[in-house]
Amino acid sequence: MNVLKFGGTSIENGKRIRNVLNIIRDAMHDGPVIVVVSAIRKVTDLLLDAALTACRGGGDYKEKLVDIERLHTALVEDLLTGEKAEDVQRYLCGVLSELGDVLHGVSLLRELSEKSSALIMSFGERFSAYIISSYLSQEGVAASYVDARGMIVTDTSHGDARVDMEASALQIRERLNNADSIPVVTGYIGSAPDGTVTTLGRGGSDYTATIIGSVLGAGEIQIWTDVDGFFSADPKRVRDAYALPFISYAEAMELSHAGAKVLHPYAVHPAMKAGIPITIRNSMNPGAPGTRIEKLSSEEAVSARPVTGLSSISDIVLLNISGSGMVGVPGIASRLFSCLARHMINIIFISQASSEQSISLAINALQASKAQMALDDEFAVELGSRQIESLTVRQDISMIAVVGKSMSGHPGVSAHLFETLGKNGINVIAVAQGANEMNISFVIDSHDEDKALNCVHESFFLSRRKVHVFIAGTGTISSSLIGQIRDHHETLSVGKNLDIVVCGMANTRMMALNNEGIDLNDWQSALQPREGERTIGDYLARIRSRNLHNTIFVDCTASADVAAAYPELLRSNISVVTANKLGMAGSWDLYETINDALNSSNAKFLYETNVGAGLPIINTLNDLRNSGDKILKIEGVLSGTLSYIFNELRKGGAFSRIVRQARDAGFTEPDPREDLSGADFARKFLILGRELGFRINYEDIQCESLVPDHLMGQMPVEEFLEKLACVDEEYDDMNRKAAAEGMTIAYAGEINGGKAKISVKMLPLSNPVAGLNGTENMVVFTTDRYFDTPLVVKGPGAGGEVTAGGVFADILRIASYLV
Ligand SMILES: NC(=O)C1=CN([C@@H]2O[C@H](COP(=O)(O)OP(=O)(O)OC[C@H]3O[C@@H](n4cnc5c(N)ncnc54)[C@H](O)[C@@H]3O)[C@@H](O)[C@H]2O)C=CC1
Ligand SMILES: N[C@@H](CC=O)C(=O)O
Ligand code: NA
Repeated sequence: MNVLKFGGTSIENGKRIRNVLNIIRDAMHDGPVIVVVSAIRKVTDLLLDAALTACRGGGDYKEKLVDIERLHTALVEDLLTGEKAEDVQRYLCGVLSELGDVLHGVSLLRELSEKSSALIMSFGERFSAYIISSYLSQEGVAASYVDARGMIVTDTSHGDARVDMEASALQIRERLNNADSIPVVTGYIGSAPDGTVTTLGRGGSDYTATIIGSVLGAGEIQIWTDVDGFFSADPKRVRDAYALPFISYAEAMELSHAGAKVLHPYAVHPAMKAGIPITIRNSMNPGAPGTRIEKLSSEEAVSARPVTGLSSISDIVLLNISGSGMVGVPGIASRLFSCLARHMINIIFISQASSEQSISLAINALQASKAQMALDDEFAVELGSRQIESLTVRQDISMIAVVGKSMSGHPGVSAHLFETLGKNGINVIAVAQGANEMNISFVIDSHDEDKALNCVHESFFLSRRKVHVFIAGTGTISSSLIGQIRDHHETLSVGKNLDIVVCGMANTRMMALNNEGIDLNDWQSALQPREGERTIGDYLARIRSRNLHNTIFVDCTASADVAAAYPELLRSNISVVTANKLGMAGSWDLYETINDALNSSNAKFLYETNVGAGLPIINTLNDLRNSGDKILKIEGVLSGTLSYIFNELRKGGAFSRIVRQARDAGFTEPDPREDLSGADFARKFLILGRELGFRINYEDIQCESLVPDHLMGQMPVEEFLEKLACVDEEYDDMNRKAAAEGMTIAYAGEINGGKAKISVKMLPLSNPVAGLNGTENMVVFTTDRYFDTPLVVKGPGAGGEVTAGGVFADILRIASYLV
């Protein structure tokens, strides 16, 4: 025999009830069937609403009553014909008038006790079970209506009653053993020994099903619902959550107690005691295997991942009672718990540190003020004498439970959990782990709940690890970067289980945002004109409000405003990768603020492409310094544009035309005067000088400008490039003269003892700089270890692809730290 329980959504309308008939027919092939049903979807809420409306007095509740009547009558009309239809209509009529009488009574008294509330709520299951049993019979499946008030015996806590298993078992056996038709039982309801109606708490029909199944020794208890099974996390919050094929009773119990709404928390216990498997099935997708909840062999448990699933409870508050006077005083905890129990306040979470100075408890937010008042009263004396210093309630709190049978005896699980939360800047307020080691619960601000669920879900390999990338700038470097991420996405996904999700892009006019990822094959069309403020502040506010885990901001602009936002980003625990030099080469103040923010945050900040584009220059310098080498001198060429110009001049050609070529190829800064004036090169030296530990500013770098004075200023780039032809002859002469002397001209510089100088130089052709090609940069490190033969890093130092490659590598470095 199997018990099949159908939830409210599975019987929501005629079509779904016909579908239920098919499921029942199929199940009948495997032996006798007992059906348990919830109320039709929305009916319980309507009943509650009617009760509350009635309690305010007057006749407004009658409208709700009409809604309830309509909803059921429509079902009868859809499903039943002839005598059956008439019979059910008669039943409905009678029972609805009984319900009307009760509501009338409530409205007269303006009083809604738990007892009358339970009675009112019981009508939902009575309607649905009656309609469904009649429909089954009409379709040739012999069925009979069974009112559980005659079977499930409970105590007198009417709204959330405890079941008397022994008394109920007797009744269940008597009523259901050897039934010659399929019993269709009302879920959720029972009755107290005095005959009053009780309910088993919201979602209690699951419990009815497992009680009946366990008493009668069912082969299986099937919970038919509207999802594919017990998920690894709430799929509404964690998009990648999936239906677990099987979990142990204990895990299901922990997860449903901690908020997983798929199964009533009490429902597992009877099945577990009787050793009967519970399966969670989707009535809308009966082909899906669902989740099997059963006793797992220790082998299965060991081979499984340490974490099976997560769940969370949002609407809670944290009560904290603390005081040095509590230390070593027996009885405080006992009084605390007894007081809450007396006031029927359920404790969801408990944590006390061994110093005994404070106890934290999480309870339902609705009970917060009741708890506060009760405890203020209970501990009035201790509060007065300051033995207890404070009794506080912290609002807007969520509890997350990380559950897994295999966590027990598996070291490192909690370390990994808290590391993941820490890297994402999620503050853990309190923690509890029971000695069964299969549930670690922690309390955080509600604001971080989704973020925590998602990063923890990924970090325990329950889904692919994601990094959320927001890009500023959509020019040369960004375009190459987006192409590289798109082309390499699959390899990273398969090879490294890493999903780089580009969730945002913005330039000064357009913006695209999508938490699930912008389509990188067509990102240009995703960009929409920016609404509201077109500032970096607005973009950042949108990024922050998304509060996604593993977020990296990528700056591919040349904007000082964007660079000025790094400290704020880092403080919000958002990592930054930047190709923009205006942060690390900005004012000393900004430089220090960035470093301070970095030190106080768990976020990362990488800027390798600030110097020599993708070439490993900053990393090399830091490796040398961190490993104890002393850097004596840095020389070389650090402008891709200027390198390109002089390398091309050597071959012959007009200066201004070559500058234009460099710009068209994407080597120059957005404004090529930044390159020609030496400013861009100077910034790179400034960054290297600061990396070396010198407190220097831009003004400290001596640098020769190649821009004629009269062409500096606000002139548009195009006009500047046209007017630049005025220097063509001068460079042509200079170049010819140098060649005649077996020399070449180049733009190079050196940093020596905190002093940096960059200028046009005449160099012999034998000088390595004379051998550079294209945009090649060259950096020569003379150090204690690399003294006789200096260390040289050389290669293309500008251009979309190489720079984007460097930015991408920095993103991946941060990703490997984060995930
Ligand atoms: N081109 C190269 O070879 C290299 C460039 N870089 C750096 O990369 C950065 C970008 O260079 P490119 O892509 O060549 O420049 P680009 O001019 O092609 O692109 C700059 C982008 O930034 C956007 N932008 C400017 N201000 C903004 C703001 N406040 N908010 C949002 N977007 C803004 C622009 O609309 C444009 O889309 C620069 O800082 C440059 O120094 C670094 C290494 C090499
Ligand atoms: N415009 C820069 C690009 C790299 O930083 C250069 O020419 O070097
Ligand atoms: Na670099």
